[in-house]
Amino acid sequence: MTADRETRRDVPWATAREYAHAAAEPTPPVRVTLDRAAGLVLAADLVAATPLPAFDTSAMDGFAVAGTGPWTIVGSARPGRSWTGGRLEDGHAVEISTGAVVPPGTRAVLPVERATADEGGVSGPTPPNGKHIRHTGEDAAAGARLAPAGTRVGPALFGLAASCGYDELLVRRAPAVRAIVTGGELVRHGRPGPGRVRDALGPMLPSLVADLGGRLDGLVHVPDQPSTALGEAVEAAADADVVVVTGSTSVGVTDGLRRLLGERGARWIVDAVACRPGHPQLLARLRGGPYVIGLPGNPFAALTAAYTLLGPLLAGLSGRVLGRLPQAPLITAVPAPAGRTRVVPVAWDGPGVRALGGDRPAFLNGAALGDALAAVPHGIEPGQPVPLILLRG
Ligand SMILES: Nc1nc2c(c(=O)[nH]1)N[C@H]1C(S)=C(S)[C@@H](COP(=O)(O)OP(=O)(O)OC[C@H]3O[C@@H](n4cnc5c(N)ncnc54)[C@H](O)[C@@H]3O)O[C@H]1N2
Ligand code: MOO
Repeated sequence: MTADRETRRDVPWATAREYAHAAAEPTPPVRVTLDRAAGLVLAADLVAATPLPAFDTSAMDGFAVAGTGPWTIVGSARPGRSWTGGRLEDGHAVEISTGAVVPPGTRAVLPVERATADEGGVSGPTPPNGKHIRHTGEDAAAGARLAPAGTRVGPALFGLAASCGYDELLVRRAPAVRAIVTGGELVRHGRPGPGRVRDALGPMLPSLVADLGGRLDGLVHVPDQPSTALGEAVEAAADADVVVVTGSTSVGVTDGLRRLLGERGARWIVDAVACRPGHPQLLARLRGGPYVIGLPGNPFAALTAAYTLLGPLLAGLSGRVLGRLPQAPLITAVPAPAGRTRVVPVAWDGPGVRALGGDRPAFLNGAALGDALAAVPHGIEPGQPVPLILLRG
């Protein structure tokens, strides 16, 4: 065993997340059209290509007025059809719609509700200078940074990019993940027979990987025997960015993942995490090849391990920062053993979070119902804040 591996053994939970994130080399940037950018991550700052708004815009339906009232109505301005009469003179008004270009010389816009219009004229209180006008560049000047590289493209960012004229974005593609589900006892359909176990992880992985920012582009099931099968499956996934192996992370005779990584001279990044459940999880990188994540076979342990190592790794690969986790006071007692973090499903339906139970390593009940996973270090008293991994968008 290398000295390097020694230092990567039984890593504290928060440190394990940092190691996974720091080990990731971001995928190369690609330019994609807006309709293909959903969920991807900006590879460069998004800067305002035009001022926002791009022109002095009326924020109300009413009258663009110059000087003090009453005013003579000299024309109209509609979105896409501007007033062409030049500079508005004092005592003149242009009937204007929300979104139309405000004529030069306008003092303010008098909303229709405040105006009394009759044949050719309009009166009402003289509005303060600039009222109800969205001025050119008021939201952002041309060239201003709207979103930093590393931002995940979501609905608002699409709208923002389109607002200032982008048709394409420079992004990093979602890292390609290949999954290998191990276990000779697993069945994939129906109720398991005696001594058999229904595969819970295969159905869980596509949405889990997508939520964490990756793209699952293949999933195979591999039996424990012959013992060469896992190696062959890992070999076949060599072109992926990340290979996720479920099961086989422990030290039993049927658990071959650590042995396989040792034989191939993989570089250890995290060799087990000081948490419960999910202790035997691991992260290594094959020489010149993909990262390999080992998720324990117990389903809740696998889920917590995915949030511990896979999430930060995928964030790093797509150029996202590892943001600080939100925190909330834990209002129930959750004893964690010395030196270990306990990861438990919690409900967040008030000022604090409360443990839900249903959190034994093989049981997904609590996580299926929970709002978040709380990472509870040893010695936390009820009322103290704990970091949370949110399970709902
Ligand atoms: N001597 C030791 N034994 C174990 C240790 C240890 O430190 N020393 N750690 C335990 C912990 S903690 C865990 S977690 C498990 C991890 O085991 P593996 O990752 O090797 O997984 P398996 O042995 O294959 O399976 C464990 C358990 O999970 C069930 N399983 C596996 N895959 C699936 C699946 N896709 N869907 C549903 N259930 C699955 C499997 O049937 C077993 O019941 O090791 C402990 N042992
Ligand atoms: O820690 Mo294991 O991961 O208890 O289930």
